[in-house]
Amino acid sequence: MQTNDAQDLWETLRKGLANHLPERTFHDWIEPCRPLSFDGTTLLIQVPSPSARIWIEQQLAEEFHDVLVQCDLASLRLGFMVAGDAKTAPAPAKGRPAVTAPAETPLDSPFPQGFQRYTLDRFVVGPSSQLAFAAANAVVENHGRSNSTLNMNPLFIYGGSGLGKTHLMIGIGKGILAKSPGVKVAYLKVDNFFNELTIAIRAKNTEPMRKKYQQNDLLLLDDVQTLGRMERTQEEIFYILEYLLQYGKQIVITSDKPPQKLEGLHDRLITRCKWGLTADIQPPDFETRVAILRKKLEDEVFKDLPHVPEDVITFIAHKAKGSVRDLEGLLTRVVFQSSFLGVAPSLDVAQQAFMGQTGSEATASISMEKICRTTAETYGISFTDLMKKKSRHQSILLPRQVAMYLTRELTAASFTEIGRNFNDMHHSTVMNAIESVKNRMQKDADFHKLVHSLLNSIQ
Ligand SMILES: Nc1ncnc2c1ncn2[C@@H]1O[C@H](COP(=O)(O)OP(=O)(O)OP(=O)(O)O)[C@@H](O)[C@H]1O
Repeated sequence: MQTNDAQDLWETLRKGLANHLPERTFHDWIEPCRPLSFDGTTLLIQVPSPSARIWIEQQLAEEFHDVLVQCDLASLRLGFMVAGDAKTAPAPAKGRPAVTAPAETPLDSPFPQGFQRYTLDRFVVGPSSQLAFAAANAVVENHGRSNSTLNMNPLFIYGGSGLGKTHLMIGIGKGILAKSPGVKVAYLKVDNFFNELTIAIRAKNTEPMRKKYQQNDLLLLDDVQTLGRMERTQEEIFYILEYLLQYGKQIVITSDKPPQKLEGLHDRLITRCKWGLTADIQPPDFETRVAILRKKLEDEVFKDLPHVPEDVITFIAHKAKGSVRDLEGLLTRVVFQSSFLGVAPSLDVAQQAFMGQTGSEATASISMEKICRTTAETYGISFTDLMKKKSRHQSILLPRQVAMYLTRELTAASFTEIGRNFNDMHHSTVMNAIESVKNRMQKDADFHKLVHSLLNSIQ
């Protein structure tokens, strides 16, 4: 294919990422990337260094996926190549592959390509995830059997953010597809469904979309907690679930809360969610965290990097006690930092990564609360009004928009997470708020100065 294709695709992706990522993340990681080639399937992107490749592949996979879906490029595969290797590649050399191999994901795979590692055999099971893991395996095992005694439809998995719900869900999909390759599977994130539906509603044509999802044998519905305020989306999802359940098709749902605690959901939808089996996942204990880190280090991207010693693994497992995403994030930072500094991973490097001596780590430790309190103080309003008051008055609206912008700049929080923090605001409202701050900053020098001084004072 022509270089132009690669450039056009990259331009589309770049624009999407610019809207989706915090400005600083975009500037640090995306700006230095260059499109290399497009072979009709894979867009090959050059990254400036091995450490950048680690970061992009490990920390930004979900963001790339969301943008691909939003840009209607869900089937596009991405490969990342380190700058110096460009003369000898694209064919991966023996030993360390210079290009991310998307080979594990077949072209017509229903799963996002960033989720290659999400298989049941790569899920490390501990006491806190035993039930959910057993249920996931049982769903795979019993799929297609008519004589199953236990009703596991839908399987509803809930638990805090980053604890492995999506991993298990995709693992179920892959397990069922491995057993019965002809099965039709759809993976659906509620936010993406909302966007797709909005376009369909604008075109006054929602029927094809409903049909598209009703024809599946397995529906994986991710993050239903965001459904609360989406009246029309709820309605569409209800009809799809109802139809699939009626025809005995398997549904797997994930959420950060159990069905009965899902706010804003219609009773009939809650009832459907509770119909089958509900299983929770809690944060892993220390031994499981160590096992997860060891498993993670088996990933392709870590294979030819210097060995991470046992004391470093133990250190990370002690420090990152909450979500597995944070645990993996700290490991990535340690490996990234070692690679960046050209030294082997050690306790010193781990300590540095943890203490936040790099820009990205320092920002990660800033809490949303601190950002919001400082913003409220600067604007002379109360913290509670900033967070909760349902007011469209400029005196509340503007500081709130600024706080959202700062949160996006200074933390790794997604639009959805930011919205949750502000009285469960919808992610599209958050996106608009941030956009409006950016626009105003461009036009109004004083406002630009104020936001920047806030940014500096919080860091
Ligand atoms: N028990 C586990 N074993 C191995 N990897 C895990 C485990 N739990 C989580 N992970 C990894 O942690 C990361 C986050 O997991 P995942 O995206 O599934 O979380 P989640 O619960 O769906 O989060 P969210 O609610 O924010 O969407 C993934 O890289 C996943 O592979």
